[in-house]
Order: sequence, then C-alpha cells, then structure tokens
Amino acid sequence: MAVKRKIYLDYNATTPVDARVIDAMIPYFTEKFGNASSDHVFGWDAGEAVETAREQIGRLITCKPTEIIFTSGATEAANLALFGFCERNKSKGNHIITCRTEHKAVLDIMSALERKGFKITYLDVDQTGNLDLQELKNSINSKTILVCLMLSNNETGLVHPLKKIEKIVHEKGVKLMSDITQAVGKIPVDLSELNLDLAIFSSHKIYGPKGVGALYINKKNQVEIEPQYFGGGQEKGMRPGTLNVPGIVGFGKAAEIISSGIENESVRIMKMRQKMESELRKITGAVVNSEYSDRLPNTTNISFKDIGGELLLRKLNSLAISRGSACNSNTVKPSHVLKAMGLSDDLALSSIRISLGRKTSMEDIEFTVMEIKRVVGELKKEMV
Ligand SMILES: Cc1ncc(COP(=O)(O)O)c(C=O)c1O
Repeated sequence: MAVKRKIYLDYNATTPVDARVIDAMIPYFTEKFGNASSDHVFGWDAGEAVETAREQIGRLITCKPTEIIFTSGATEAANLALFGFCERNKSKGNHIITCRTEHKAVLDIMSALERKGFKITYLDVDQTGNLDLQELKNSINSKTILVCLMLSNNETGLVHPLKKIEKIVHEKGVKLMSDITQAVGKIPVDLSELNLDLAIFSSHKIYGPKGVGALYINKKNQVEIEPQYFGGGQEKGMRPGTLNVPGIVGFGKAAEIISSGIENESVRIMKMRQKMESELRKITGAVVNSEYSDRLPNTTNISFKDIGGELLLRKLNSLAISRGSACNSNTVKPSHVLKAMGLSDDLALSSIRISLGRKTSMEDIEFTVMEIKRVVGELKKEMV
C-alpha cells in the first residue's frame, strides 16, 4: 500500500540513533576495533572508551560509573538483576512484590521466578494506573526480599512516586528495584536522590544504538547479586563476554547528548502533546488514559470508544503509532496495562499509544490530529 507521508510517533518503542552517536561509534568498528580486555594499546583504547561511556551514563542518572554493568539491553539487565538478586538473597526470604502494569520484561521473569518457588504479589492499580501505597506497605512481610516497581509506564507514561515508595520499602528493610527504561532521558532521573538498589535501562530509548543497556547496582546500599553467566570475568564477573565497545560508546554519547537538553525538550514536547490531546479530546468517545496523573511529557494513550484499534491503526497507515507496547503488537490481546486499569477488553483494544520525540514537529502534530479525526469519523460512519 503506497503511503504518501510517514510520521514516526512511536518513540517509546525505539528512537532513531543520533548522527553524533554514529560518528562517535564508527572508529570503534574501524581503527579502534580492539577488545577492551586486551592488554595492549588497542585494548587500552577500547577499555578507555568503555570507561568514558560509564562516566557519561553515570552523569545522566547521577550514579558512580562503577555502579553500572553493561548488558545487551534492559531485558537482559532485568534478568540479571532479578535472578541474580533472588538467588543471592533466597536465604532471607522468597517473597517479591511487583505491579500488574510492569513491562513484560519484568512480568515474564516474575512468572519464571514463581515456577522456581518464589511467591510474587502483583499490586493492583486504580483507573488512573496509580498504586495504593498503603497496599504496598501492607503487602510487605517478613519473607519479602524485593519490591520491583517501574519509574514510568511504557504504555501510558504514568510516573510512579518512587521517592515515596523508596521510603516505605527501605523502612521495612527491603530492597527496591526499578525499571527506569522509559523515564531516562525524558524526565530528570537522579539515582543519588531516588536511592534505588537496582535499576535497569536501555540505550535505544535515548537515541543510542539497539542491543546495549545497563544494570545499576547501588554500591552504598551493599546490594549483592549472583552472576548468571560465566566466562571471561568482564563487568566484574557479572556479565562476562567481550564487550560491545561500539555499542557502549554510542550509549555513552547518547547519554551525554540527552542529559543537556531534558528540560527544554520536555517543554517543547509537552506543548505539542497538549495541543494534540486538546484536539483529540473533542472526538466523541475519546478518553486519554492516565490523563490527570504525573505522566511522561511525550506519551499519550487514548481510547476511542467503539472503534476497533486494529482497523484504526491500519487506516492510519501514515502514522507510526502503537497499540499498547511494541512487544504486544503482533498479538491482538488487549493491553495488560489498560486491563489492569479497569478498561474493558473492547475499550483496551480501541486504544492507541502516541509517543513524541526529538524529530516531532508541530506540523506533524497538526497532520496527526487531522488524520485521526478523519479516520475515526470514517470508521464511525461505517458502523451506522
Ligand atoms: C519499560 C521497559 N522496560 C524494558 C524494556 C526492554 O528494553 P530492551 O529493548 O532494551 O530489552 C522496554 C522496551 O520496550 C521498556 O519500555
């Protein structure tokens, strides 16, 4: 099908790699191709570049470079964190608390941990996607070793009050892990203030390359995990294997670039989102999910009552938007996040996620609004 105009509005799924990031990476494929573990000049160059990246990332999230372990992405970091933590701490208890609206990268690991004998509490959320902090407090028992709650939701953009959560969890002597993948680069994330014990995030959400991410392990809080892979001892033995030097260099550069512009960019993006939502809300039956909650500036999740989401996306073929999270897009199951918020199957299926980013312009937004209004109007006519 010929598509005249293409607008990318799926920045929560992935982002284009910044040209400056590519420039920074190229030498590490060519003249500086060394293995960071090698003890000679090529290895030293590569090793130094990895350490620079660690510093750049540390500055973005305010943590020590030594607290960062490079992985292939947030999913691998989540596996290492959760299996590694549970294995190391199983003598202290077998209970973990998480939430129904977490990303599959966390929820699937929780199911695997359940099969290994761990007990998982899945906290409910209200219609806005928010947690009941009293319920969190009440769920912690003498067997609880870990609470795992994301900073911001990939589908709705909802931001959890992690600072308050941290107080509750630490007062009970329990450790706190967070999937900060969607928040990093979109809102300021300061780990020295949040006092998380473990955190996971990814390069490709911040205009860096795919296939590289990180696990943060809080040194001050003496968090310990058991390695899950064995080999050459890289990354303090936590993630052995030859390092993806070009990818790591790109991740570092992306972190450096994004850290200087978060505030201005979020104001620019918020303005566009406000304009878009105020227009889309005029469509009869349109509801913005998590609208009045603390939300990422770039994310809109909107339901159109009685309109099939699949048909809507097919007809909106000039817009790259998503139904629920990218990992769900091949299935027609309603989003587990929207279902947890109490939406019916039909309403959840009629929801789309629009996520704005660096290349989005006001003109794109005007076109998007026009297209959505036109297609929803057509679909409504077809229904009568
Ligand atoms: C909240 C969240 N967690 C984890 C992931 C997985 O990240 P990665 O693709 O780096 O494995 C994603 C990506 O979609 C995400 O949005």
